[in-house]
Amino acid sequence: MSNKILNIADLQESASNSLPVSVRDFFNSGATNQVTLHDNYTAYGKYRLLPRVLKDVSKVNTSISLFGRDILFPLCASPAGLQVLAHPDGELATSRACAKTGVNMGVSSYTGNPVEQITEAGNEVGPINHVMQLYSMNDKAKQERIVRRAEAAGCKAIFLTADSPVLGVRWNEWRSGFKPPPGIGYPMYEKTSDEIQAQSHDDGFTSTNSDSHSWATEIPWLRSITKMEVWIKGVLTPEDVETAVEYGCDGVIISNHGGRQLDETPATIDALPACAKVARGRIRIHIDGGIRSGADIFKALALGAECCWVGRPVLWGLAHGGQQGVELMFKILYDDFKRCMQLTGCKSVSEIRPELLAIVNAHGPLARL
Ligand SMILES: Cc1cc2nc3c(=O)[nH]c(=O)nc-3n(C[C@H](O)[C@H](O)[C@H](O)COP(=O)(O)O)c2cc1C
Ligand SMILES: CC(C)CC(=O)C(=O)O
Repeated sequence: MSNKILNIADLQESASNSLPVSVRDFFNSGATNQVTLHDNYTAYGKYRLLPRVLKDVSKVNTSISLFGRDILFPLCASPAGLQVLAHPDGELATSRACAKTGVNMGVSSYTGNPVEQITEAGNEVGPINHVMQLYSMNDKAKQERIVRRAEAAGCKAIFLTADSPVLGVRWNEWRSGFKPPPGIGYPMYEKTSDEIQAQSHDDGFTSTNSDSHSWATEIPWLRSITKMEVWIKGVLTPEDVETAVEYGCDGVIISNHGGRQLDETPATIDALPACAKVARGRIRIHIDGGIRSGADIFKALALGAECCWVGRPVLWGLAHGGQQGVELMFKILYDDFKRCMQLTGCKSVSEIRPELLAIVNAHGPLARL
């Protein structure tokens, strides 16, 4: 592996150069006009850091506790499907890299490897917790089998992805006729390669997953079939945070699916403050979308997130160098986050507060939060 990979943009470039164009575009693109994809990154730029100086930062504790165990720092791997397109080891490599790093992993229901093998691969390397991502499905018996397999494999939570009753408008996938190459199945959906090849990617999603889902049909049912925590992935408004509290959910992930679903939704960092405000400690708030630096993680925590997740950086790490590439991605972000804590004068994650941020004001001085 090149030693010139110093940041996530370097990793993106290396990965993008090595992937077939249709896979590169499937990974990197967003929906429609790419507005939200772009906003997710750039919205972080409106905040500035206000360091406190002359602090002893010789010993910095970057860890947080998640699912009953300390993780190295507040960043985990978002569930992203089809990781075998980035590297033959796919999700197995991601699981090993997360375990080696000391962070947790989300397993997509569109994984190319079964959840049992993914958790086992990680557990062989070190302590790790997994969560199972789930879509609402038409075939409830099959959906239940995914939940039960995930629980038996040791997953700690279900991340019910709520932003995808249908797939977003993905012109790149439609133009390229994107679908996984023959030989790849969806073992959690119990779908063979032949079945996948017989349909377009979009039709495959629509015919399997449910656009008639609701809070009332999904949440009590999930609660009745599993003891795992139930989180909602894809929340962007305080109203939906409140509903998640009413339904007794354990957490929400403020997410717009990396800009891949409804375009022109707000950047997640812009949606976060109002969501964190209504949560008031009643429900856990995590975030993903556009996080590419230690400062981004710092800003998300200062604005009320407990933990961040990254999707594409995992895929770029995999494409760059399999397990080692994902480890490199986490190392870059860990080193960057730790330095950001030191340079802002924070000895522990609990010291990361809104007072350490200011907002850029085009018409005058920086505004304090
Ligand atoms: C190629 C790809 C596949 C994805 N697959 C899933 C999926 O199967 N389920 C899901 O809930 N989210 C999926 N996501 C969304 C991620 O979980 C996450 O929300 C998003 O990637 C975060 O944004 P980021 O890529 O800017 O970090 C996928 C994202 C990408 C890029
Ligand atoms: C395999 C896909 C349906 C996964 C997904 O959710 C996405 O592409 O955003």
